[in-house]
Amino acid sequence: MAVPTGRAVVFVTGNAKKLEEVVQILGDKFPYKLISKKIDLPEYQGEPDDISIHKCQEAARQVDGPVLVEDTCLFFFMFVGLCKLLAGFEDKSAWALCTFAFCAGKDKPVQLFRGITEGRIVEPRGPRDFGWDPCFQPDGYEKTYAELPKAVKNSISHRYRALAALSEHFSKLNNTPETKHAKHQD
Ligand SMILES: O=c1[nH]c(=O)c2ncn([C@@H]3O[C@H](COP(=O)(O)OP(=O)(O)OP(=O)(O)O)[C@@H](O)[C@H]3O)c2[nH]1
Ligand SMILES: [Mg+2]
Repeated sequence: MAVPTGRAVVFVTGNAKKLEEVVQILGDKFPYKLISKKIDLPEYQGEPDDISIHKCQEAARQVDGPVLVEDTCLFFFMFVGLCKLLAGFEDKSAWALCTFAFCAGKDKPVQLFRGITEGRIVEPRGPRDFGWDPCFQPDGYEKTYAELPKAVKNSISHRYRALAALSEHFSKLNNTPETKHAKHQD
């Protein structure tokens, strides 16, 4: 599903920190102009894919054009029993799932792009300005998301991985013979 050449995609979010990271991660890798719009979309309940699809359809309805939304969930593996947790077993495996949803316009289908980063839940360390970042320590690192330099978080995060899938998809579309042909006609 291509976005017509030269058109903009509206990233709808009410979360300034998300937007900051998306802009840093994407840089000029995304082949379409990304415009942000602050709309507090309803917090849908359910499975992550369903939440993202609903959110994206509502955004497309409100914006009435191509939109991108993102939904992030933090999951815990509760392998250890409650007693053990209480006894001080602090290691808690977890993973962060980020889903970007794209919709070309009202009543059009929604496409999903997912990214997962595994880690564990730790006592909060580092700046407290973004949700659970101080409590999430990605596997292979001794620092939490909050303690890591932004450039490092943005090269391993759930959001980075989902955006890599999204960028790859749109770059491929942008390089199909049809799209190239369309561009020459611009
Ligand atoms: O420490 C964090 N590191 C992250 O990388 C991250 N990404 C999201 N969140 C938090 O997860 C909750 C549900 O997220 P969410 O997807 O519904 O977002 P939101 O409601 O804030 O914005 P949006 O839905 O308007 O885009 C919100 O409390 C977000 O602050 C994060 N916390
Ligand atoms: Mg939300």
